[in-house]
Amino acid sequence: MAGASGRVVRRWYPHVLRSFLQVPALQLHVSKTAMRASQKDFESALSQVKLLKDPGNEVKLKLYALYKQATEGPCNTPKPGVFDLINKAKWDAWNALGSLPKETARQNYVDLVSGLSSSSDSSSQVKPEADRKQRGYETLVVTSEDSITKIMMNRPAKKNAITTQMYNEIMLALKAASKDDSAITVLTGNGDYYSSGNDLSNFTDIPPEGIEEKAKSSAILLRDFVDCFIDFPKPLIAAVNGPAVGISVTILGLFDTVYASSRATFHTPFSHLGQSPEGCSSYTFPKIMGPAKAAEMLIFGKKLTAAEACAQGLVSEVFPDSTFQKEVWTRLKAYSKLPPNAMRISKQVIRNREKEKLHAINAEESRVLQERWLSDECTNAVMNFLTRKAKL
Ligand SMILES: CCCC/C=C/CC(=O)SCCNC(=O)CCNC(=O)[C@H](O)C(C)(C)COP(=O)(O)OP(=O)(O)OC[C@H]1O[C@@H](n2cnc3c(N)ncnc32)[C@H](O)[C@@H]1OP(=O)(O)O
Repeated sequence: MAGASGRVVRRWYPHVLRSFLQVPALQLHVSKTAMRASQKDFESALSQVKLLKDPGNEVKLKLYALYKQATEGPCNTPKPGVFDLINKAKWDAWNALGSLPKETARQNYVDLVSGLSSSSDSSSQVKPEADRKQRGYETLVVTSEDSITKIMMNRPAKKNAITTQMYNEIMLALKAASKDDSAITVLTGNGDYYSSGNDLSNFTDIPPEGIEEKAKSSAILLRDFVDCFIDFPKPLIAAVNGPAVGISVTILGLFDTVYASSRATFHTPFSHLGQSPEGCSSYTFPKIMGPAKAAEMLIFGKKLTAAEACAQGLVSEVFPDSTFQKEVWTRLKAYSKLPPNAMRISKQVIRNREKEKLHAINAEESRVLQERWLSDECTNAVMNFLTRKAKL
């Protein structure tokens, strides 16, 4: 491992970049030996690349960020412009590493490559990503493999903020997953965030009928969206890869299992935004963590670390960020081999008696929010964010 110095990593770098910039059909692989390898060995690893599995943009971004941190230290370049999406995603990934020491970054890089390599080695018949990826989604990447349907929110440059289109696509993806032959379904995020919650620019798209109509249609969308989670019939797992905000946190109470990276945080700043709780959190959070802890989150907007969220029962288990993907997917692959009907039925037994109540709570929360969205408190908070005067 010590041999995997910056020198070797640098040889890797153009390859990672090319892959990230989506050279057609390019798929990524570095074997353990390539990390210590000569140029010749590395080139032979490169020739194996087309046979192996693409790790996905999230991993490629992580490799990029760790490489930069390991060789140059903390992010030291100006933030790219709004429209420079790829460079901005890369800058965000690097910047998110903060002051991580070069040595640690190098070690994390080596561990990540080693994990990728062993998971590639253990799957001899990997379908190209293009085959696994379901078409028709613009804000998500949806894949089905190993009896797992993975729904990945895919607006990393916007911290996976949930637009109206993304709400609709998540509902479509959940409906499809409820009928496909997968045993379990996983929701996760691409990039450094799990999700920053509702895209606040949703509020700017006012129809000719006026703001009341906008609030009404948003309340219907919210209710339909949350209903899909209440009714989802298979085990539903959240792989919280980074910070989570707003509705991406509240709906976690409707998941069966929540795995979090040690980098994840859980933030429901509803009062700050002049809003009120949704996602059935007004019921699930007090039930999960007790009313006093729930009030700190839902009324006062206290942000929890992953460890705190785990201690309070919102999160099932926390994994070190450097091994999060590897450990979570290994675990989920094992779970996905369990008898699917038994898992569905167990979920029904656990959840069904609450369903009616949850639908009623969802309806009530949506009704209250419809009013909040018309309040001055909410309008001012959204305007302050959109005009860059405020951030969480
Ligand atoms: C219809 C159903 C409605 C259901 C209602 C749900 C309620 C909620 O979900 S409330 C939670 C709403 N979310 C927020 O208030 C988060 C707002 N975002 C932030 O405070 C910050 O962006 C951040 C703390 C999440 C991240 O800060 P950081 O400095 O690291 O990154 P930024 O440069 O701010 O973000 C990058 C890029 O992404 C845009 N963005 C991030 N989050 C949102 C969002 N929620 N809505 C719209 N846009 C968002 C941000 O503006 C940046 O865009 P530019 O690169 O174009 O500047």
